[in-house]
Amino acid sequence: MFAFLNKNDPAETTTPAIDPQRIPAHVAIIMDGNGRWAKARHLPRIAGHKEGMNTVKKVTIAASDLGVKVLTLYAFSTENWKRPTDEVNYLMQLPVSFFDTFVPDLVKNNVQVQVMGYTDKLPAKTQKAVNDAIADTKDCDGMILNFALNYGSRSEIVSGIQAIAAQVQAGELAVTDIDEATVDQALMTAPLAPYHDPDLLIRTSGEERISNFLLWQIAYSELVFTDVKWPDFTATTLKACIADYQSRDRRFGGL
Ligand SMILES: Cc1cc(N2CCCCCC2)n2ncc(-c3ccc(F)cc3)c2n1
Repeated sequence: MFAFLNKNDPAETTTPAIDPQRIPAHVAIIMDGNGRWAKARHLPRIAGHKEGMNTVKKVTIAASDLGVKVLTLYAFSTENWKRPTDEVNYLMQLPVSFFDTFVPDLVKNNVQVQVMGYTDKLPAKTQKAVNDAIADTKDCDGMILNFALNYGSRSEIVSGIQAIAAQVQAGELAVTDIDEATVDQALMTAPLAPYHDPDLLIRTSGEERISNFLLWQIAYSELVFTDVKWPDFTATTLKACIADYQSRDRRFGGL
């Protein structure tokens, strides 16, 4: 169920063979290791975040070219507000920088931007950049680039339960009619249907935790952990993760 790709793995030093007919429709990535990447180079943490944003651009195009239908990237969690103020301020301007430089490339590659999270709590400039990019790419019908921004899975689930309870209270839904599809439709990933659940979840930098990310949605996801730090993650690393995914025998709970 779990796999750990390390930098000594031959698969990561050569371009792995992958079956273009079995590309995971939805790939989600916990982009970890940016601070450690910077520390190893005696650079400030924000240098790791800046390089990490460049990796977002490269991996977005690589995933689109491979035929991935949805790429979900965990950019900022509800817990990240606890970081030092200067780091949070820097992180909050990254979506602005990203779109200032990358929207033409997104449109050229027919990539549609979506964002999930409590975006109303973000600084006004960040919200504007996000809303402008969503508007600028709304007619793109290729890969969906879905950023999780000020997102937390447990909060998402609580918000979904509140919405379902409100429907029952309003007489719009019977308790006995609540099923898994009801929950799917109440979560922030609903707009990604029919690809709301990740087929493959990747976490970089050697950590083997889920960290409050897509807890409901990853029920049957394949999990791949690589010790490659996000700033060092490349199209070849992505292909190695997908090759590992393709080597699995997914049973969805069956025999
Ligand atoms: C907060 C944050 C941090 C952030 N990092 C770079 C990637 C590594 C993880 C942490 C730092 N990146 N990279 C891209 C975005 C982004 C988010 C939303 C959006 F609509 C467009 C771009 C981003 N946002």
